[in-house]
Amino acid sequence: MPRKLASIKDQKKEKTSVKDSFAAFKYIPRFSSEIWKTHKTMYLINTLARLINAFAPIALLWVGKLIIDEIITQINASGKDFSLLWKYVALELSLALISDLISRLITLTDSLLGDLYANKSSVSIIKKTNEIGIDQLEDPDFYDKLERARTQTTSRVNLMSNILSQVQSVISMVSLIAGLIYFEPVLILILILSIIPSFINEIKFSSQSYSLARSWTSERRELDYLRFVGANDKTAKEIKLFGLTNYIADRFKALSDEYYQLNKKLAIKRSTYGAVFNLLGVLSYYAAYILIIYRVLTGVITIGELTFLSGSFNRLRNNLQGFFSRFTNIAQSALYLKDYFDFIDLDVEKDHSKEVPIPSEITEGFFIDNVAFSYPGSNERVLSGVSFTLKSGEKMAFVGQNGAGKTTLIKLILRFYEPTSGTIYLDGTDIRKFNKDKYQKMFGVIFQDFFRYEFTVQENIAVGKIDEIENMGRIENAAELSLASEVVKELDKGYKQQLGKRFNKGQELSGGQWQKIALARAYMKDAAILILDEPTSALDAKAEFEVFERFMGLTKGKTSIIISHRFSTVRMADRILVLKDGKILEIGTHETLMKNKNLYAELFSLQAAGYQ
Ligand SMILES: Nc1ncnc2c1ncn2[C@@H]1O[C@H](COP(=O)(O)OP(=O)(O)OP(=O)(O)O)[C@@H](O)[C@H]1O
Repeated sequence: MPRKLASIKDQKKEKTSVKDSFAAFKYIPRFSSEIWKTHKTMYLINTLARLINAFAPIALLWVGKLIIDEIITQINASGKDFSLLWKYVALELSLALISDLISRLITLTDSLLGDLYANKSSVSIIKKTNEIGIDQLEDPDFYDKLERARTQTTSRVNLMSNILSQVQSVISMVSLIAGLIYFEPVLILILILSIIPSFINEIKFSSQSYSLARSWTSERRELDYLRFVGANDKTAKEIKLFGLTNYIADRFKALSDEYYQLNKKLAIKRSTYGAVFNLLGVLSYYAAYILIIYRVLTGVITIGELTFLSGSFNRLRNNLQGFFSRFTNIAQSALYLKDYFDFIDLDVEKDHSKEVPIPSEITEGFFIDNVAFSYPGSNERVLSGVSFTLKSGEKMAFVGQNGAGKTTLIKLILRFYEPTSGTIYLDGTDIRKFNKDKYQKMFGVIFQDFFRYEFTVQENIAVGKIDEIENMGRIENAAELSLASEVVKELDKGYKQQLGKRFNKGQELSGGQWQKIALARAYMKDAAILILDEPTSALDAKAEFEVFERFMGLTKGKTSIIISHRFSTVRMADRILVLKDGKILEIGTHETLMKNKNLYAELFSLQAAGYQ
């Protein structure tokens, strides 16, 4: 039986009430103003067209009434004159044609505005995601918010056209109601009585279905993830070899079935109640119809007026039904809108440290003073009592077993996280006092889990300094230093070669080739401090040696940190810091550490023996 994620299943399910649906309406003005800003002319055309078309139903019905009354007059007249009748017919035809054209204009502007708005909101989401700190990005609650903001783009586009249609429908209805009131006010009462129960029903169920969808955000993310793991080129090798297909499929099925069952229950209840209330609507129409027929038979109204009234009543009923169902749709989408604005308004950690300017040149270097660190939401000390200096121009290597805390220490130096206690100084200034963006710009960093952008080689290298994307000289130079130039030589389209298999004509690279490309990013920037976190793990021995030779030459006089498990590389560093369980075990030159005969000497000898 597939296992479920305990953390997800244990989460409390939030309930969303009808009150929440109504409260979410307050986001609509902001939403409308965003659409207005997306394309003002198109928005104006759309609104104007809807305004005109709002009067089409009553106008058509009225001309219809005139035609029928005129036919009856002419049937009974002794001297026939059809000229007025044909004028009415021509008028109705023109109205129908114009209204059809305007409807098309509405649909067109709806879809164009919708596309523009969807693009704009996707860009806002991308930008917002990047304003958010790394610590928040690793938080599952954040991912839930992101998921809801991201996946509801279509719903927001529908919401836009629903809101505009709603305004149009209200105007139409007012005009139809005016007609009904003029001839037969009691019809309005029948109409309202028949439609209210189904409206309440819709509101109730739509907030329940939103509530269900919302409370299942984490599970839907899990489903998405399982779908990804089960069906993509990156995992295919392992899935096949380990025979994981059934495991993944069963796990997906178990979770999706659970959601299906809950949803099914709700959908059945919703449509059963809906059917009953709709019956009420049909019965009310016939009650109204009988009343109108009775009025004709008693000579109170004409046959033309009968068609006008029954047509108006029917239209109004449909319009009201549309109005109410759009209303519930809007209420539901407004809740998603709330998610979107909640995400866009997420508090971004404010940087109050703009006062101290970044040093133009590093003179003293870093001083890490008694730093301890636990990841947010965890009590486990990943680092404790870490104190050392990294002098300006020094090349230091961090060494230690898996999980010792090497990458974490780098994340603290880069200010992705703040130490739980202790301070990091650069040239005597607490690094928290620098503007974070400017501070981070001083570093050229390649992480072990660097990203393989399925872009061209040129773009993949230029991401190290994207402003220089057109500077081929700089890109080629960076590629030369990282040995990526050797990879480029083999590619049909050189620097213009699309990488990865996702897109047409893409070329996949080997792990080491990707690493050479990624390494070039570090050289794109003339960074004051270079950090390479296991940058050569996938390189062959010869390539690694060459890469480091170049690195040492290039970074002469530059402050740099290298993390590596290969001691042939590590020994080239000026000093080596050995971490064990988050603490500094030893620090010094290769020679000193070898003399210490501690962990470094042991690991070095172990590796050296392996090569003998
Ligand atoms: N984002 C995170 N949230 C919580 N714990 C984390 C996170 N990243 C790492 N850890 C934990 O912190 C500890 C140190 O991890 P770190 O990545 O710094 O080790 P490392 O020395 O770089 O290891 P390796 O040689 O395997 O790359 C590990 O126990 C790991 O489980």
